[in-house]
Amino acid sequence: MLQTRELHAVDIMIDQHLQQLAISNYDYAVWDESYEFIQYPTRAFINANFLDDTFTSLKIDGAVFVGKNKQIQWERGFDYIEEHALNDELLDVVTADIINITYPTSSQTDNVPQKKGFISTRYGPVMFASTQLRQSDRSGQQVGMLLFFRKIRLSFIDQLAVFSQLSISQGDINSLQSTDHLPEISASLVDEPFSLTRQRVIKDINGNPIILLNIRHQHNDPPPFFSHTLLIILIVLIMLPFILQGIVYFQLIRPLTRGITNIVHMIHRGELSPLTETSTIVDFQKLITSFNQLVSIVNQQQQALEALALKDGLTGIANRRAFEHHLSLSWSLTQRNTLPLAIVMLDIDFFKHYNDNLGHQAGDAAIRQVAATLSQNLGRNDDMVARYGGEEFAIILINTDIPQVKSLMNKLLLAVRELAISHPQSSVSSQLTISLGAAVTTQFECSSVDELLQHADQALYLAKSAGRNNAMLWRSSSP
Ligand SMILES: Nc1nc2c(ncn2[C@@H]2O[C@H](COP(=O)(O)OP(=O)(O)OP(=O)(O)O)[C@@H](O)[C@H]2O)c(=O)[nH]1
Repeated sequence: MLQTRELHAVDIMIDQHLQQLAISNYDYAVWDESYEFIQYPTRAFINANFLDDTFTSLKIDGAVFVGKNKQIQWERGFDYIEEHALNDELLDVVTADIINITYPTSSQTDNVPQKKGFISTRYGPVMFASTQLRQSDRSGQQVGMLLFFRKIRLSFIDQLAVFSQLSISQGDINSLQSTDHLPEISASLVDEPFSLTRQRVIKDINGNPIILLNIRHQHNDPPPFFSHTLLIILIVLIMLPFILQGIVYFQLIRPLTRGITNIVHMIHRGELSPLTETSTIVDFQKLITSFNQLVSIVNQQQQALEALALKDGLTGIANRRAFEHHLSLSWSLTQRNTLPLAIVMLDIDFFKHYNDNLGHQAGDAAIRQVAATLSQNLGRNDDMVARYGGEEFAIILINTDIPQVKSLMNKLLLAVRELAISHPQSSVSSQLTISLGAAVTTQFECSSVDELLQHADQALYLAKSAGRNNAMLWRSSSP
């Protein structure tokens, strides 16, 4: 970009030189006195208008009036820098070369033919401007032309360098091969590789290179690749805070906020569950994993505690708390589905005597044996036996009708007897026995579960009263 501008500056400077020469040339060519001079030459006109100072002020090295048929009417060469007359022979050569190319052919009256540019002469490259002679009002026939030329000097090259701030030197145009197609000053840099040095040519009016310029750029114009990279770096630098903010938000703050919200919900619900958040931040992921492991441990412990809280410590079967919970659920279930619900209460006979006689530890062992026997003799998954308290047990039976309850009670009576636990102090048997009382209800016999329980207790009382080692069933009409 910068290099393009620098080359453009060189181009503008060359054009300015040409333009300035062309304007001077036009002023002198389209002028009544010049028009008259070509037809009626006088010494006075030359003496008045083409003095040494004229060459200096116009910055020209030669002025030539060319008449019809390309005949030189008057000419003068004067090196306006070194301020001496040009060799006439040399002047003729230069002039002849230029005239051949620049003599105007058009005779239009509305437009004054003019040519300007560079031309290669046997003397060397020169800058020229030629204008058809006309009257001041631009009228008149074709009577000839006025030619100005200026030598291409080192100072011209220097001016280009100063104006464009480039280092420019003139190369040897003769060193160029015919195959070298060096571009002109203004040629685009787009297809050229980046370089600080390049060669450019100034072409003559026929399009042939006549001045070779070796150009060295002063500014280290970065190659496009670097510009893109710089641009990307700048964009990244601008975006970096947003990117970091996004990473921190999505990887840390959002999972953290959600995690905290979930933990608060867990606290409100009173139960722990694993966090589902994940994070690519290793430490934060470790924290989540550790928390989930903690949740798993706490949940397992809680389940164990809950199980313990519902179990009887001596026998391992359900305790009274579990019994009451299960009874409540069973009541709801059977009421909703109009199913029979039965409670069997049972008690070891004369257990005080057993303890007193055989000791408390033997009593514990007997209770454990009875509990195990009861559990083993309950057939269904829904059935439940619990230690109701002391040497008393309770059984819940869902969807079990009266004959089935009776059958089960007899089975349990027999099973405990078959344990053959010696009970010397029992007045009903030499072995440990139990008494059972049951109550069975469907939808209407009992208004509440407490009432059903009470009836089962009454039935047990009746069994005890009837001598023990037997089973009684409460009925809605007659117990
Ligand atoms: N070894 C032991 N004895 C217990 C346990 N729980 C209660 N007992 C005893 O069981 C006995 C119950 O006595 P009672 O309520 O008078 O009843 P019982 O002697 O069995 O007489 P009936 O029930 O009328 O046949 C008490 O002596 C309690 O100490 C226990 O966990 N282990």
